[in-house]
Amino acid sequence: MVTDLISYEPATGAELWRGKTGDIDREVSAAREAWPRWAASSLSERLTVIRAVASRMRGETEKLADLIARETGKPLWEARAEIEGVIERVDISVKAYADRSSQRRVDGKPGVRSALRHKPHGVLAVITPFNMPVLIPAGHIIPALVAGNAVVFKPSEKVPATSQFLIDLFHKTGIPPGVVRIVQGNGEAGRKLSEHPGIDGTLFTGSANSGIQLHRQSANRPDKLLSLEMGGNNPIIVWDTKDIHSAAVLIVQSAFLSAGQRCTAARRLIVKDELFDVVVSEVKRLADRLVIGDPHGEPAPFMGPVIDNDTADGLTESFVALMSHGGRPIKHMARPIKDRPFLTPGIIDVSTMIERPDIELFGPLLQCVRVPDFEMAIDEANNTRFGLTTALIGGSPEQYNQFWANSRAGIVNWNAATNGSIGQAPCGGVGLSGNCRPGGYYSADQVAYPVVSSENEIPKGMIGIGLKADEFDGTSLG
Ligand SMILES: NC(=O)C1=CN([C@@H]2O[C@H](COP(=O)(O)OP(=O)(O)OC[C@H]3O[C@@H](n4cnc5c(N)ncnc54)[C@H](O)[C@@H]3O)[C@@H](O)[C@H]2O)C=CC1
Ligand SMILES: O=C(O)CCC(=O)N[C@@H](CCC(=O)O)C(=O)O
Repeated sequence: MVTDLISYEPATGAELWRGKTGDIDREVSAAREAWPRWAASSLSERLTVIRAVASRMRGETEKLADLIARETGKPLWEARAEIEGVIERVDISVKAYADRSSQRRVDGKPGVRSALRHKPHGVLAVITPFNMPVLIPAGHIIPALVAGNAVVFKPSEKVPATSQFLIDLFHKTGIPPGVVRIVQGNGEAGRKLSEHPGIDGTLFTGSANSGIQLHRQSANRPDKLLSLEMGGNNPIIVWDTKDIHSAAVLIVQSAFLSAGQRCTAARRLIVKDELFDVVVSEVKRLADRLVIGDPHGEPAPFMGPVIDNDTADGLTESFVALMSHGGRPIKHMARPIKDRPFLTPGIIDVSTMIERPDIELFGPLLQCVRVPDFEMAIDEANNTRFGLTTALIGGSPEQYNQFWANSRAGIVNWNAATNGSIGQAPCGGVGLSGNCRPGGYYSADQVAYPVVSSENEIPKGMIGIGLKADEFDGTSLG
């Protein structure tokens, strides 16, 4: 059923976009019709139009950055950085395809010639979250197109304007309209799209809750690709270090960049007992100074609002719930503007809480835990069902080796923030963070499947299995 969809600017509450939800059957059949021709086109033909996406996007950076900032509330500088990430993603996807999916000869037994090639899956659903409304969709769509798939894109219902802009831009660069379709709608639309018989697989990024639902929904279709990139409850450990200020800068960046709305954001700060007070008070001092404001404001804010009022309400309620279960507030999470979803970062000491909830609180909320020894720090870091990213600040090279070996996460950093992953590398996690189908550079692996072919110009079989030699022109056994 087609209904209205509206998006509002979080910073001002103004209506930004109004349109209709999509017709899934119509969009899937358009993609199915366009796919065979796209798949049969040469790689260089496909790359010509895909590369044009990068140059067109560069030309439209300011317009698009303004739209992203309005629709998500993230500062303009961050919106521009996200667009730069998309532009880079084109070259990265081309290289990744060449490295991981190119055609090559497989040397087998003497006299046997085999070739390894990769085929696109067909028509893929791409279902994405609100927080990076161009980079995350492009991170799925571009590799999928390079490999020869068609795509039906179901963006987050919270960012329809930016998503429509992105798809219009793809079409303007010469990607055939049928090859990339968009269906606006909510989670139910995502469900219907992924279950549609005309869809060969789903590339999903979003919360663990939605990922689990998708997994259940697809239980009777093991033949369909399901790539899940989900959230995290990411730890950051501070161990022996003399540079408390630099440690605190990394913690603030990890926890509060994008108002904490990154899958890779640090949610749990784990600190050696003796350093706890000094580290936490420096983190608080820096957090007190962060500029929080309108995404277009001057001076540029460090962070804008969270995505909407319901999200802000949920986060302040979670802060209160942590307090009522024994958490000791270090910096209260506040709503400086009534009725708008700006939040000041919340910091809370949860060391004495008996049961700490292992959930992703997707906003600027940092929970701190003090621990007596390094083994307990690692145990505490791993004390989660998620496993996306983790970082150690300080410690010796031996301790980093131990941390690396014993950490259960897809991104393990030393003296670096938990966020800001590198596009040239895989980005993904284990546990409830993903089903080991990472994005980033490894997206190439999700969008094509390997096909091996033994190829001879004349029929070649085996002899010596009861057949006379003159009946077969083939290699002999052994
Ligand atoms: N691992 C990663 O690389 C990343 C993960 N995320 C995660 O995304 C979340 C934040 O984004 P949100 O938009 O709030 O996520 P969300 O899970 O609410 O929505 C994501 C997408 O899934 C759709 N959806 C919801 N239920 C569905 C269902 N049953 N079947 C099919 N589609 C469904 C939504 O409409 C939306 O398009 C956080 O949990 C964050 O950690 C965000 C960015 C990157
Ligand atoms: O590879 C991608 O598609 C995204 C890479 C990226 O920028 N990751 C971000 C977090 C993504 C998020 O939370 O949405 C990062 O590492 O900070």
